[in-house]
Amino acid sequence: MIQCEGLVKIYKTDDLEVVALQGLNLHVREGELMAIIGNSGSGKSTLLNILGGLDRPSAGQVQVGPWDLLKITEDQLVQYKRQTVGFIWQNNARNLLPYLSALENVEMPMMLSGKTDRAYAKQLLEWVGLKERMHNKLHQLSGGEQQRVAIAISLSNRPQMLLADEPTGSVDSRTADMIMDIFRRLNRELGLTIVIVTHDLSLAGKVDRVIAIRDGLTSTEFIKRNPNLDEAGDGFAGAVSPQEAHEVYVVVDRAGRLQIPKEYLTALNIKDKATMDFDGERIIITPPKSLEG
Ligand SMILES: Nc1ncnc2c1ncn2[C@@H]1O[C@H](COP(=O)(O)OP(=O)(O)OP(=O)(O)O)[C@@H](O)[C@H]1O
Repeated sequence: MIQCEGLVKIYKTDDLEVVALQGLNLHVREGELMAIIGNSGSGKSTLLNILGGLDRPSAGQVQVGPWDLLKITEDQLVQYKRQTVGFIWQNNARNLLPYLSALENVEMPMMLSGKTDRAYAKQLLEWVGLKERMHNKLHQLSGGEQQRVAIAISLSNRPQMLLADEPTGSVDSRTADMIMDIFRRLNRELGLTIVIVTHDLSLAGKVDRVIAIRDGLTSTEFIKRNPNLDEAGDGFAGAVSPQEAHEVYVVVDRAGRLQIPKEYLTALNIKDKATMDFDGERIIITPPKSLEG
């Protein structure tokens, strides 16, 4: 569904260039439920905005389904945003209209693309557990309920892929669990591809695969040890870290490059050079012998 190769994003301001993504590789299969984690400033939102067609990449390759997001025209981009992706933000005020009811909010994007389908709008609100509240105005709903309306809205044009930027960032843990359950159901029952960006490690423990981004590059990958164990009550749905729930891999790109965690480098006092040895089974990285104290 998503193929990024050597993706680069440079933000240029008057006298400054910020390289937010520096040759990032990412592959997401159709129907996958996965998360991207990383510290503040690592490039997560930049990546999601590019995948959502809200921002243009500077270089590299990025393909989503049949769309090449580097070559896509402005007209095609409008179509892409309407038909292929659904977007959920932490701050859902961006896509909610407070003076309309939940149902009218879900119908709004349908109206804009000329295909209002009230029955489907109601079904979406039922899926997110708001059947009884669909005629309430937005201001009569709690923050968590509004976030669930935002999920229904993101699905109103039947996208193939859902992109969620810190979807549980401003709700309590009970609502966060509910939102993750909704995502899992949508993923399983509709086969929707879902990419969640978060810095919340416990949330990352509830998806099949987690990719860690560091300094604009994919650095580590966590793959769930047993994909069937994803229901509440089995230990995975609790506050487990991705390290406990997943196998951890370091990402090696096509050119053989990998990122070494900063704490390892600090512990060994490795700065800009290291020695690498191969003993037939393992690759061993040590500080350069001539520089050792
Ligand atoms: N519009 C912009 N203009 C200039 N620099 C930007 C712009 N947007 C992001 N950046 C810079 O790009 C880098 C990556 O930012 P990004 O928002 O993608 O990180 P993030 O991982 O999503 O962080 P957070 O978790 O805090 O949202 C940061 O150094 C940021 O300052």
